[in-house]
Amino acid sequence: MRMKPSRNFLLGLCSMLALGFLYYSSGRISLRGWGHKSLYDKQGFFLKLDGSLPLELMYKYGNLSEGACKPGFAAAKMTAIYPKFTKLAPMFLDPNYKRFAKIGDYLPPFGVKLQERVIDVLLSATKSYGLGEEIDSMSCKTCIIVGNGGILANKSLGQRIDDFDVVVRLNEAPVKGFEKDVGSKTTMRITYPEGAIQKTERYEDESLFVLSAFKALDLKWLRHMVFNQRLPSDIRILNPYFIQEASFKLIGLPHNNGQMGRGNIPTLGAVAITMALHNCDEVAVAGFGYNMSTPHAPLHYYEKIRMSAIKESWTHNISKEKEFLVKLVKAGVIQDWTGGICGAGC
Ligand SMILES: CC(=O)N[C@H]1[C@H]([C@H](O)[C@H](O)CO)O[C@](OP(=O)(O)OC[C@H]2O[C@@H](n3ccc(N)nc3=O)[C@H](O)[C@@H]2O)(C(=O)O)C[C@@H]1O
Ligand SMILES: CO[C@@H]1[C@H](O)[C@@H](O)[C@H](O[C@H]2[C@H](O)[C@@H](NC(C)=O)[C@H](OCc3ccccc3)O[C@@H]2CO)O[C@@H]1CO
Repeated sequence: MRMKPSRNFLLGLCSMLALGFLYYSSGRISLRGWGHKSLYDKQGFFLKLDGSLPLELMYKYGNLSEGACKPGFAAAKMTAIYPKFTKLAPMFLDPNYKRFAKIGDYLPPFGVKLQERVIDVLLSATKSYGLGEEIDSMSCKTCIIVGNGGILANKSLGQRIDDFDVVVRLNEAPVKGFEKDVGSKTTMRITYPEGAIQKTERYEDESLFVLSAFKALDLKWLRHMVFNQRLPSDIRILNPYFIQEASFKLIGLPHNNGQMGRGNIPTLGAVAITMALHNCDEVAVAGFGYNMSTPHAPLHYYEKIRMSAIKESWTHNISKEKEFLVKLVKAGVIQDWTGGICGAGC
């Protein structure tokens, strides 16, 4: 005679199976433990990076003539190596900024929380919120982020830099007297109070002043400067989402409860590159690279401070940031015109 399993036995078996399933899917037993290797690193970047184009992009861009701007190229390449990437993130704050939910719950530098009043005042004093009609209407735009690194000196890249539709400069990096190496066009200059050009007359004509607010005080400073006409008339506020995304997602710096802390601030250059990935069709960089093996080399192209000075900076994590930039260069998401990001080894 066949014995029927008891009801209790079946119930026990089912609950064990259910518990086992929950345990497994909660990630406590990871596939890795069973001999499966993840294809992605901790940040979510594909581990195997090379410059080759995914097949669908080869078809998309195959017929374009050499050197022509490739619409959507940077975002498509970025998505190929970092599937979590979603392109939509406006460059600057505009009167609809409260609808961009990602920045509402974070204090500066990662968001706008508690800064809404000063931001509203600043935005009502600004009449436009883009790059200007000509550039905004382009169906494909190329951007170059000019970092301040000494590696820019004596490479005569000025003309090639000026060929980009959008030239982004940072902090007080000068153009006058350095045109041969850094070009003469400045579409925008992104900065914060301590890094900004101090004399109004030194700002380039036709260039947008863009504040990247790292502290609540930075926005108050901007309000003061705007209302006392101490800045060029055309100003913008960079979307703080780029600081948040660069820090927590792309570089993988400590979240620290969403507050600024030791080593969780990306450099301004990394923030600008993040902005460009969302807003430019093609992205190049020049003047990037902190090379610790040459401590006596000049840190900047325009002054004599040495590379070793960067060791004093405790807000940034230069080595983790480099890992992020190397991924972008290796995969061909961005082009590095001075080669300082990979140095000898990419
Ligand atoms: C001492 C100190 O705090 N230096 C910081 C300075 C300083 O605050 C300003 O120059 C104003 O004086 O600012 C920074 O950067 P800084 O203004 O030097 O440079 C702008 C961006 O260029 C990239 N860079 C620079 C030099 C170099 N050898 N390699 C590079 O890759 C970086 O991406 C950098 O962001 C900043 O704002 O990020 C970062 C620097 O750490
Ligand atoms: C893009 O970063 C800029 C620069 O490269 C950094 O060195 C600098 O870091 C300073 C940081 O902005 C200060 N933060 C605040 C809130 O004032 C920090 O002050 C100490 C501190 C740290 C953590 C929490 C509260 C206060 O000092 C840093 C070094 O000078 O920031 C620049 C952009 O502001």
